[in-house]
Amino acid sequence: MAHDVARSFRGRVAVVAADLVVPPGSVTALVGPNGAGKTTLLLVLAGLLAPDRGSVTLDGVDLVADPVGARARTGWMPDSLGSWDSLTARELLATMADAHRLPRAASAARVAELLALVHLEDLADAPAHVLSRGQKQRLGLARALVHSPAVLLLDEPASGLDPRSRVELRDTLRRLAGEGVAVLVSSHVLGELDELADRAVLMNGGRTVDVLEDVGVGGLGSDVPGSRPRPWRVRALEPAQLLAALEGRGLRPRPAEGGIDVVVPDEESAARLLAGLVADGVGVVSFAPATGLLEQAYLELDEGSRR
Ligand SMILES: Nc1ncnc2c1ncn2[C@@H]1O[C@H](COP(=O)(O)OP(=O)(O)OP(=O)(O)O)[C@@H](O)[C@H]1O
Repeated sequence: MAHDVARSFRGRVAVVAADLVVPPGSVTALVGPNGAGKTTLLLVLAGLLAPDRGSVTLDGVDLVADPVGARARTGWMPDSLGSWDSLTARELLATMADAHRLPRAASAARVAELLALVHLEDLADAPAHVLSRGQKQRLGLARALVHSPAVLLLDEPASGLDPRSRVELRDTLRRLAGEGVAVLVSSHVLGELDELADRAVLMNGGRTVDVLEDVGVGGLGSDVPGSRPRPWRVRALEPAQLLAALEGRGLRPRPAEGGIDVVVPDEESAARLLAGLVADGVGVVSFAPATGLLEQAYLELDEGSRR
């Protein structure tokens, strides 16, 4: 979808080398610390910011060669609705439908369908400025979907949403992916990405630095339980004894809130470690994964970028 994309702002590098593929039928998460270049890359993909270098293809259409065709295939949900406040939700969606040249008859039905999808029927005829932040986010999603795009780009879509709306957003995006849409979503809410994304592209310092494949719906790695290294948090009656036992096994324990963290390659190793600690007489009182895998990958990125 994007190859070797770069973009600077008056000499300030925002994206320096971004390569990204978002397969149709999948939800790909774009993850990285503040300032990593996620929004800039999304704006380039959405055709709203010209790259200094590189190529972008959306649903098989080259963005430079055919910008109109590429944009017609792409839905864009920015992190805020923007200055559409004087229109009602219904008018805003109808305006978008006109912009995408939907026939009048189809347009009214599509608008009604989208208002139902994002549960804004009751507020459909109120000016958008009376909507709460979460309601505006939902309207932003509806706006991105007006023309049934093959590619959907979302910048921090869950921000401002209450827990129920987040679950609905997740279900909607999963359903769209199930229908074959290529979904790319940036977010800091890593716990939710775990449940939403099939794969994750990690971004740091303007570069796409890693791709985690097959992260699985319903929890990162749920398709391949425990097959990745991750930190486990161990708590024992006598922390000094635990620390010595972990170091004695050649591990690199790190004191953490409520216990000691140690990175273990997979769940089998974790089970062996627990059995070994108990056999050694360490009074283990809790032993569990310390963070989600995506969160762990993110924290490693962030740590790297601060060094
Ligand atoms: N219009 C602009 N003018 C100047 N610098 C910009 C502009 N847009 C982005 N930048 C800079 O480019 C870098 C990447 O910004 P970007 O917003 O793409 O990051 P991000 O990963 O989306 O961050 P966040 O998670 O905080 O939203 C930052 O250093 C930012 O200051």
